[in-house]
Amino acid sequence: MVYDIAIKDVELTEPGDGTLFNIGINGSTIGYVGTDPVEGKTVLDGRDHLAVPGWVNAHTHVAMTLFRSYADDMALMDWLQNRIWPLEARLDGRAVYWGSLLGIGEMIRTGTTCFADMYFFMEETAKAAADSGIRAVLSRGLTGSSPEDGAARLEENTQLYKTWNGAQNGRITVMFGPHAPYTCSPDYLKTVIARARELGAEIHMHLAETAGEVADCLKQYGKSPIALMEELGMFEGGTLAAHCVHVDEADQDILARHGVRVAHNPQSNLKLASGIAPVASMLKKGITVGLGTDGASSNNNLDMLEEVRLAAMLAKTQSGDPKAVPASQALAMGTWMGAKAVGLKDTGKLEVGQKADIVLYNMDSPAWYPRHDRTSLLVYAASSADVDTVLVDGNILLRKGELTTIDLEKVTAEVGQCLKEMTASAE
Ligand SMILES: CSC[C@H]1O[C@@H](n2cnc3c(O)ncnc32)[C@H](O)[C@@H]1O
Ligand SMILES: [Zn+2]
Repeated sequence: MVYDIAIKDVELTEPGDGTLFNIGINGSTIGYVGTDPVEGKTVLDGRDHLAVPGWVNAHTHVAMTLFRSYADDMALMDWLQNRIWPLEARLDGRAVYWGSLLGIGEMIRTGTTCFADMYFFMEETAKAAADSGIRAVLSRGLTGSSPEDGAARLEENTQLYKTWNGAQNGRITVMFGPHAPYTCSPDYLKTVIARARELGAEIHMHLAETAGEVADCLKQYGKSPIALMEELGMFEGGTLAAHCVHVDEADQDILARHGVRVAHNPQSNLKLASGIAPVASMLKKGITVGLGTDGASSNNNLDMLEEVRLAAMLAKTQSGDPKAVPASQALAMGTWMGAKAVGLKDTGKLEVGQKADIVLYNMDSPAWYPRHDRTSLLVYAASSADVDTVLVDGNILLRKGELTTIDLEKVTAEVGQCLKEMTASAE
C-alpha cells in the first residue's frame, strides 16, 4: 500500500544495531514499522538518521519565554512574588499568543512534539498550539483564597475545557490547573476538584516543590501538600503533579496508591535551588514520572534533551548508584512515560496504532560516532542541533531544521513589540 508519508531506511534505538527500518504513516497514525519496503506519497530519506518518539514536555508555562533572562539567580518565592507576578499582572492575550508561539517554535526545533501547560489567557496558547500543529495539554492556572475569589478563573478553565478538549483531531486536550497549595485554599480546591470531576477532566498542579512549601503546609494544615490533596479527594480523578521534590516515603506511597503521575523538572529545580526530586525512589514504587522544563524564565530554555540527560545524571549522583536511571529509562521518561503522565495513551512510542509524533535526529556529527549504543548516544552525547525533522499527528512541522508552520522572524518581532508595550504600561 501507499502511505501518506514513508520514512525509509531509518535507524531505531531498539534493537539499536544499525538495522534499517521503514515507517509508514497514514493520516495522523503510524501504520507500519518494520524492514519491509514501504511506499509513500511523501518520502523522507532516513539514511544516517535515528527515529525516536517526540519528547513530551510534561510541565511548562510556555508563554514565559516572554520573561527569559528577566529574573535569574533567585529562589522560587522571591522570584515569583517580587519579579514574575508583578509583570504577569500586565500580561494580555496578544503577549501570551506570541510568547506561546516562540516557545512552541523552540520546542519543535528541539524535538518536542507535545507539552502540558498551565498559564493565563490559555485561549491564546490553544490558538498557538492549533496554528503550529504541536500537541498540547492545556490548563488555566487557578488561584483563589476562597471559592468566590477564584470563581471567574474556574469559569475560564471550564470554558477552555468545553471549547478545546479534544479539538484539532484530539491534538489538544484540557485539564484543570490549580496553581499550588499556597495559592489555593482548601475550600477553593474542593470546588475545582468538583468541577473537574463533573466534566471528567484531570488536574495539573504544582506540588511539594520547595522545603518551605511543605513546612508551611504542615504548619497551616498539619499535613504535607500530598497528604492534604489526598484528603481533599484530588487524587480520585487523574492528577499530574509538577515537581514533587520534597516528598517523603509516606508521600510517595500516597502518590503510588492513587496513580498520581509526576512531572520532574530537574533544571528548574536546580536553578531555583528547590532541590532534587527522589526520582529513582518514585520509579521503584511504580510511580509514572515524566519530565518537564517548567517555564523559560526558570530553566532557561525549553530543550527537553537537557532534561532527559540531567534526570539521568542527577539520579545517579543523588543515590550514589551509577545504575540509577540508565539511558533507556531517561528516554522512557522523556517519551512514553511523559505521555502517560499528561494523560495520553496513543503517543510516546514508535508502534503501529500510535500517533505519528516522530523526531529524526541527523547522526552525521562527530558526537554520534562510534555507534556502540544508539540510546546512549542520544541521551548522553547528542545535541538538539541534530534535530532534523519533526512530525506531529502525521504532519511535518520541521524539515531539515526549518520550521514549516512558524515564521520565527515575525514571532520574535511581535514578542519584542508586546514586551515594549507591557513595560511602557508600567511606567
Ligand atoms: C497561575 S498560572 C501559573 C503560574 O505559575 C507560575 N510559575 C512558574 N514557574 C513556577 C514554579 O516553578 N513553581 C510555582 N509557580 C510557578 C507562573 O509564573 C504563573 O504565575
Ligand atoms: Zn511550573
